[in-house]
Amino acid sequence: MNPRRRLRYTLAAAFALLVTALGTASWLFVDNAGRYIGADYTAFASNLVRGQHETSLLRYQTETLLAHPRPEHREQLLSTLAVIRSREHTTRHGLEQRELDPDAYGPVVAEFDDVNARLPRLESLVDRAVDHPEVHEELDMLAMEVEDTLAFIYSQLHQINHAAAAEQRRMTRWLSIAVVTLGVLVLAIIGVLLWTIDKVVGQKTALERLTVTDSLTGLPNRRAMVQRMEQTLSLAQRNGRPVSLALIDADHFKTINDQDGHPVGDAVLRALAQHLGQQVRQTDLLARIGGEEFGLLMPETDEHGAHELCERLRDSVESLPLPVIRSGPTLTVSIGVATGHPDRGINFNTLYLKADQALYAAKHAGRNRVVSQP
Ligand SMILES: Nc1nc2c(ncn2[C@@H]2O[C@H](COP(=O)(O)OP(=O)(O)OP(=O)(O)O)[C@@H](O)[C@H]2O)c(=O)[nH]1
Repeated sequence: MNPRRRLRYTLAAAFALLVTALGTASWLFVDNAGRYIGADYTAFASNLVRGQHETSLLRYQTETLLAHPRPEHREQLLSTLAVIRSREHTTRHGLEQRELDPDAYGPVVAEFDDVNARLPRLESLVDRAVDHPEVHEELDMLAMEVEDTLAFIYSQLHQINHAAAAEQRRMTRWLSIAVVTLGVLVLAIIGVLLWTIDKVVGQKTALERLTVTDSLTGLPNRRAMVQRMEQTLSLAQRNGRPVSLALIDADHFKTINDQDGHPVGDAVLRALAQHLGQQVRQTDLLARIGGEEFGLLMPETDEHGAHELCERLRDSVESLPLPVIRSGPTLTVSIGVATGHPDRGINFNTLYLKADQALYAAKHAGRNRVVSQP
């Protein structure tokens, strides 16, 4: 897999992971936020309902005690009064905890002070009600006043609690929308960033490719061949196998340019590059190293093998149909070959120099031939 594709897959995987993580987090938030806040207000509402129930109990147990002034009825009523006291405490605490607006509930809660002021007298009347029927009328009146006040308090608090819960739900909805929008924004930004990184890396890779590619023929250029040569030579040193280098030069190319024009010369170079590329092995490296000169690097190839391959190339170029050339019957190439052996020490400069000398010899001997240097 090429590095760009690997990076692209890595970025795509990271992006998918981010999308999943943010999506899950947003979903969990939206799902839970409303539920938790709702549960808080529900708990307080149930406290208020219990307060209302105790208020009704106060009326009922007062009537029972007045109708049947027995000790067990007195005890029941006294215990309800104790619960009413503690409920008042719990309710005040609940209001403070939920940070409700004191302006809204303050006047209502002030009524609790009124109830508190009356409770000691009410308890004392209840205490005496079994043995002293003369207190019944006062007890009845006072219990009714306390009950009315408590009923008013709890009904008002219910309304305040309900309004606050509705407000809280509205806020939660907005908050959820804000979080989801933020998540989408973050994802969009990350997406754009990843896309930009991918583009930049793509351009960098294309640029790197350009620096090692010949623009006319699309073959690797001289720089690419030098890089590959170094790797090939060190590999040859390690595995003890020979390596050959051929320099392939078009004959009388100037004539083609002069007679048919530069564009035709370009077309011939492209056709020659394509043809040579089709003839060489996968493991060989064919590069355009100069104007009308090509280099062929042949790893693990001795003199004999290299000469044979180059002879085949020369022969095939001679019979290559090139209808674009009007200046001469055919295009031919001269080839200089040099082979390096690890036991004799291989070095790029000497190998190149030998191949160049062989090419010179081929040209000198009349062109359209292969000359090898051991
Ligand atoms: N069309 C075209 N011509 C090129 C290119 N690069 C180099 N040339 C030409 O190739 C020709 C090379 O000429 P010479 O070095 O005299 O070599 P030659 O004419 O092939 O002669 P021998 O190599 O001695 O057989 C010159 O005319 C260059 O202008 C190119 O990219 N396109």
